[in-house]
Amino acid sequence: MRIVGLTGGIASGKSTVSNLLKANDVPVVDADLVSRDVLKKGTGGWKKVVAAFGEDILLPNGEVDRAKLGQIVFSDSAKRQLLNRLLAPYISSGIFLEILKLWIKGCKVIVLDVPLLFEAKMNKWTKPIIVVWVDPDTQLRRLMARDRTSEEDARNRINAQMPLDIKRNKADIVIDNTGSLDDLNEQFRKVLFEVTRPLTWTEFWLSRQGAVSALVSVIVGVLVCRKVL
Ligand SMILES: CC(C)(COP(=O)(O)OP(=O)(O)OC[C@H]1O[C@@H](n2cnc3c(N)ncnc32)[C@H](O)[C@@H]1O)[C@@H](O)C(=O)NCCC(=O)NCCS
Ligand SMILES: Nc1ncnc2c1ncn2[C@@H]1O[C@H](COP(=O)(O)OP(=O)(O)OP(=O)(O)O)[C@@H](O)[C@H]1O
Repeated sequence: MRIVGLTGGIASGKSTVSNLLKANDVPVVDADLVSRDVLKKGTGGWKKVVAAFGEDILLPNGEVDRAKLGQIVFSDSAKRQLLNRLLAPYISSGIFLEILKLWIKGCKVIVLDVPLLFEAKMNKWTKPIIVVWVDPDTQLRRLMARDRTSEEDARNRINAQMPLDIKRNKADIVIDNTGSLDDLNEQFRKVLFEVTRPLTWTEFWLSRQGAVSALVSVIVGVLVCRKVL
C-alpha cells in the first residue's frame, strides 16, 4: 500500500487538492475530520479537554465551542501544546483506524491529509509527501476571506504552525497554489500521475493483495515441503 502524505499550511489549499484527489477516486483520510470526531460530546477526547480547559468552552448543548477553544489555543502556545498532547493519541488511533479500513477494502494508494504531518512526526509513515505551498500574503488573504476572521487571529493561526517554507523544503512534491484554480489543476495532473504510478515491490507487499499473496505462498510452500519430505 502506498500512503501519500498531503500537508501544507493553514488555508494553503490542502482541502482543495484533497477534493481533486477524491474526484479522481483516490481515497483520502482527513485528519481535520478525525480531530472533529475525537472532540465530540462524551468521547474520551472531549472528557480530557473539558477536564483541562473547563466547562466554559462548552456550548449549551454540551458540544465543544470550537470557535472559543480556537481563540484560546491559537493565541497561547502553552495551551495549544496542552490541547495537542491531550488529543494526539485519539487522533493517531483515529487515523490508524481509517487506514486499516482502506487496507481491508484493498485500496492500493491512499492519501493522508494531515495539516500537522511534520509537527506530529507522521511524515515517517508517508511517501511521497506533497506540500501545498502558497505565498504568505495570499495565505493570509485566503484565510481571512474563508474564515471571516481578523488579521490578528489569522496571523496567530498561521504562526501556530511550522513555517510553510520549511515544510516546502521537506517535501517530495511541491504544489505552488499561489495562482488561480486553473494553475492548480494543471499542476494537479502531474501530481496525480506521480501518486497513482504502479506500486513498488515494497508498497505491493504492504497492500492487502501483497499480504494475501505472501500468506498463500507460505501455505503452498509448507504443503509442498510436507509432500516432498
Ligand atoms: C482548536 C480547534 C477546536 C479549532 O477548531 P476549528 O473548527 O476552528 O478549526 P479546524 O479544526 O477546522 O482546523 C482548521 C485548521 O487549523 C489548523 N490547526 C488545527 N489545530 C491546530 C493545532 N493544534 N496547531 C496548529 N494548527 C492547527 C489546521 O491547519 C487545520 O486545518 C481544532 O482545530 C482542534 O481541535 N485542534 C486540535 C486538534 C488538531 O491538532 N487538529 C489538527 C489535525 S492534525
Ligand atoms: N488556487 C486558488 N485560487 C483561489 N482560491 C483558492 C485557491 N485554492 C484554494 N482557494 C481557497 O482558499 C481557501 C483555503 O483553501 P483550503 O480550504 O483548501 O485550505 P486548507 O489548506 O485545506 O485549509 P485548512 O488548513 O484550514 O484546512 C478556501 O476558501 C479555498 O476555496
